Amino acid sequence: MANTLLLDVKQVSRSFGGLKAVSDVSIQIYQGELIGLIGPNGAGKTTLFNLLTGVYEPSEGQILFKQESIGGLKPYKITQKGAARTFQNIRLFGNLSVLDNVKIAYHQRSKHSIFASIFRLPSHFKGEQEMTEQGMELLKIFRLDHKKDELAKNLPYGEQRRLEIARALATRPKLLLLDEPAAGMNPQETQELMQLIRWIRKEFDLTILLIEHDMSLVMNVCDRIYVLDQGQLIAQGTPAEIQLNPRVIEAYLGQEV
Ligand SMILES: Nc1ncnc2c1ncn2[C@@H]1O[C@H](COP(=O)(O)OP(=O)(O)OP(=O)(O)O)[C@@H](O)[C@H]1O
Repeated sequence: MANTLLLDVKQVSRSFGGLKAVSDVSIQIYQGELIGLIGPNGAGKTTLFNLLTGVYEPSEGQILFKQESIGGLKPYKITQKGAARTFQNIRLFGNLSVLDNVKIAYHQRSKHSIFASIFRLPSHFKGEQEMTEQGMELLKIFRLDHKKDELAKNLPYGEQRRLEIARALATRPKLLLLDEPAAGMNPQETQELMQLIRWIRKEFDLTILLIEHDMSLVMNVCDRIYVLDQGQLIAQGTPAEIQLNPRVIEAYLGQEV
């Protein structure tokens, strides 16, 4: 299992004006791995996520997902191909219910026809019912089922973060990209989130790439870690190797590793 290359980022760069936010970065992620992406503020982590999910097009280099080039494809195309993400700044539909937030994600990937929806054909209702059932299953996993009718914006912060992950999972990804999933959580919530991430990885047969500033989370859950600094990849290795890497320590000097 660990030998199938799922994501192959080949010498990818992205410039904004004169600034190389991501510079000649190569990353290989194998199926089933849980990989951390760390680096000081402004290192280029979110830009790399944006390149992987079609928000930006690479200026140079190639991104292969399941051996297919995805660099520059529209975000919804990349979602359909099996890569889903969460955002550093939560992006839920605040005025929709918790359940509808998840159901919308099913719509994104479902092939069930707009024609059937408009004319309210039986297949439309069957599709709706299925989405409700599957959505509730996901909400149960994330312990949000009892809040299904609440507006997303009224959930406490930690629950909004969990709902974002549930919504990403509803698109049935192979690759899940999590941008600071523990941001703003207290230590207990972070601990629970760690266990949940480990569990969904197994249960949904996921490969996960995770940006996170909480080093205890990164060091505890990740198989391997990539470190960016000023757009460049400065280190990669196991958590133990990364913690001892002089270049990483230098990049974080003055910050807690
Ligand atoms: N759309 C853009 N236009 C211009 N500059 C950008 C844009 N997006 C990112 N940058 C710049 O690229 C660099 C990398 O930013 P990025 O947000 O990817 O870093 P990061 O590692 O995610 O940082 P943080 O940990 O603070 O979120 C920064 O200098 C940022 O200002």
